[in-house]
Amino acid sequence: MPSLSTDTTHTLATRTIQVPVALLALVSTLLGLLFTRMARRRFAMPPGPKPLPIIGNYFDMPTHEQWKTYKQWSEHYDSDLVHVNVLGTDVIIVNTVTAADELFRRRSALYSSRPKMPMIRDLIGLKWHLAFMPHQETWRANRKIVGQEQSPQHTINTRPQQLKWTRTYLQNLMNSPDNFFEHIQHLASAVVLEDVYGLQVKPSGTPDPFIRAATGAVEAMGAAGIYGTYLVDYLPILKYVPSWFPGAEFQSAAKKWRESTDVAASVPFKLVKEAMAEGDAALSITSKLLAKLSAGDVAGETLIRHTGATMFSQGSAASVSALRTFFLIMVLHPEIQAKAQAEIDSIVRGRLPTFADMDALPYVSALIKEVLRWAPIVPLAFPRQLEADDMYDGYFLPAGSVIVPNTWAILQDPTTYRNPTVFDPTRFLTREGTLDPSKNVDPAFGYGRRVCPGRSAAMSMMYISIATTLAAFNVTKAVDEDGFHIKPSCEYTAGLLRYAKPFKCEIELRSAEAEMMIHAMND
Ligand code: HEM
Repeated sequence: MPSLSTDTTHTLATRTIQVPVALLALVSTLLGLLFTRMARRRFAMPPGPKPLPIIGNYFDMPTHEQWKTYKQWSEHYDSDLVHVNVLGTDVIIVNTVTAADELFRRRSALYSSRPKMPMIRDLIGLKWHLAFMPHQETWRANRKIVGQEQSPQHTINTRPQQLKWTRTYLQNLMNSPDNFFEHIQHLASAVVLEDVYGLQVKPSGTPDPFIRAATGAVEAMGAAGIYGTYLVDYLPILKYVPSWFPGAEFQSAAKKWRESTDVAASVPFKLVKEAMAEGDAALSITSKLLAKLSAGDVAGETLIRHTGATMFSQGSAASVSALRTFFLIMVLHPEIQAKAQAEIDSIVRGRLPTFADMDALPYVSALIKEVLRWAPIVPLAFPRQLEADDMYDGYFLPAGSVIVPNTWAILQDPTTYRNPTVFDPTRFLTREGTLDPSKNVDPAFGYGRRVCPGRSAAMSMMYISIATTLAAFNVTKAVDEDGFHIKPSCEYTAGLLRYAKPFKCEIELRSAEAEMMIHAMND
């Protein structure tokens, strides 16, 4: 009789072990399903519009400014959480700060993952972006690097770069004020491209391949980042449908965006590597991290490439939205602009504000917080996926549910923010005019383990650009050919990241001295 080789013995033994393991897995899966069914029957899910058979609430789902409908549902059902089921996927919307704090912070082990989202991850190719990674080892490794490289200390270390690019931005505003949207984008991308890769953007108004790639990646995130915008999120099988198939236009859209995301993920990184090989790479986050790698560490290189692309694309995005809103508010509320300028003029004379003045300008800081509250850049924070069955306030929340944080509803809650639709920086101040430590705008940056790691860099850039703009310029309504003032439409783009749509305004130097102060900045 042929003897069994060690390998075969091992295989047989493994199989013998695997049979009970498989049975155990099957039984526990069935028990899990049974429990879920029983729990669904025993405990109600959070309230929400009545679903139809099979398609569930597909036709109830809003497609524009979803956050407003979700808030109305939350008020209508008098519930922090609202539940809908779309084509078999449970979606739970979190509408209050109490629920957000409980679920995302206290129960962060269960609520920190992301749903699969095949449109954004597989078709557009943003798998490398930290924000769309599930709560697993790869996310931890990426998050550690981004957290380290965007720390408050790193932000302080890079202040000279922020000042340098702010001066360029102010000069751009002076030279071609009508192109202020371009100058804002140029500022955000220039700072982050130099910080992450040591590369320089082209002058504002000149086509720049890096800005184009970063804005393309951000556009893709904006368009596909809200869960369920594309049907393929609910029915992942659709990702295999070819682009010529009727109704599969999403494939062509994804292909177009993929070009930008691929460039953002690879080209600047490649340039740094080439420059390092030639010995003339500028100091940057990427060159510093690559220099520490041992030769042949492919996984380490991928990690550096992905985190760099995440910081570059994300860093080029959000503060742009905040700055657009800032200009819009200055046009709409001259009295708020005058108050902020009066504060700056009382503290800073004969020069523009610097980082050292920040604590002495509480009204300016409050104004920035109010910009983030009044027009949240991410009104529905990036979606989460619940990792195990859970209960909240007597409601059953099944594992696998997509959890949507409604930040807009939270920042518009009148119990936290009185008269929430009114733009009022003083809500963040004490009676004495100092910043009130009990009032914050933290939800604007997300929640728990997935909270925005770039918030210190973002706050720093917003402060220096807004304080210096206010010190040097007056922003007023544009005037049409007949001499009438033009009121901006106050329209915003739809999507995960929200931007004020283009509008006209007058941006003029406050005095001849302001021009000299811009040229003298950080000399
Ligand atoms: C005003 C500016 C900014 C705002 C309002 C903002 C807001 C947010 C929000 C709401 C999230 C989702 C958090 C969640 O899932 O709970 C987020 C995630 C993220 N932000 Fe920001 N952000 C800003 C600037 C930046 C900057 C400058 C960077 C540069 C590195 C950055 C990098 C990221 C990353 C990498 C994530 C994903 C984190 C993760 O999933 O673990 N953000 N941000």
